[in-house]
Amino acid sequence: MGPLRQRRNQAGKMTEKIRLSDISKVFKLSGRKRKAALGGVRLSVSEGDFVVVLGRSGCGKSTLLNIVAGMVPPTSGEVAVDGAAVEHPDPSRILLTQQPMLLPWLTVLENVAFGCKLRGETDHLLSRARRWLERVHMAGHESYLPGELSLGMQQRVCLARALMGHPDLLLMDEPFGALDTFTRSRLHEEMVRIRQETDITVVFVTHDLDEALALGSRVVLLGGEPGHIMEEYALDRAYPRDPADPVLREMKGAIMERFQEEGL
Ligand SMILES: Nc1ncnc2c1ncn2[C@@H]1O[C@H](COP(=O)(O)OP(=O)(O)OP(=O)(O)O)[C@@H](O)[C@H]1O
Repeated sequence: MGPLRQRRNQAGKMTEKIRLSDISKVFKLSGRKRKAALGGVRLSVSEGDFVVVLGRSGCGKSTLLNIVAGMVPPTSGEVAVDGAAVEHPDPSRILLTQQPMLLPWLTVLENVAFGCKLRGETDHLLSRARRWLERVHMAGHESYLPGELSLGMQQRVCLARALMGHPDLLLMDEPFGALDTFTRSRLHEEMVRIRQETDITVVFVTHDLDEALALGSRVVLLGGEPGHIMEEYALDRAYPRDPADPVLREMKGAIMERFQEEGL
């Protein structure tokens, strides 16, 4: 597999894509109750990184992604993408949520082509959409309506639509949770390939340690109350990754131990 395509500036340093500075998020609940979901989150993500945020259910992973996407404002702290403060959603930052969101009256092919059509990027529109459907292993379903597909299939159509727009930042919230093991592992391979062919930066949320080790160039553990970054691991291993690789096995053991220490 080819080299990682992280961009460097003239001084040879990685270009920073995302900076989270002391992010906290407190939700107001019913009555006078409050829920502190995140506290003191600091993270710097380089361009071309594939950062996996790993943590137990409810530790604040989705909240963190929503903040980076500009869907939810932090209670305090700052989030910047490409050096500019994030204040609202932007088409250059695509958020893929756990719940696939497709237009129910359009076919699969039309859904994939929809964003590019709206932006007037109509050259070879349908053949490009077909190609992306092939890459997410959905060829043959072009004329289906979303309601005729399983959740996992709808999720793959959402991924094709996202990639068709060539986003430079992809925020993925447990996107492959509804998929069977075989489809999931094929999509892992495809994600790795896409990342190597482009300069895309990915922040990928999961609670599956094996998925984190298969995909991440960095694994970030989120935990505690309120949620904060407890540990970061650099994962400089070639793709495709072999789960029997002694380095990965050692890291898996270390991460599990860290989770147990913290009672996560
Ligand atoms: N809109 C909201 N209003 C109130 N509380 C919320 C809201 N969104 C999230 N929370 C709370 O914030 C905490 C973190 O939620 P979040 O969805 O970010 O966790 P998560 O790690 O993504 O969980 P999961 O893995 O189960 O999806 C939870 O305790 C949740 O109940």
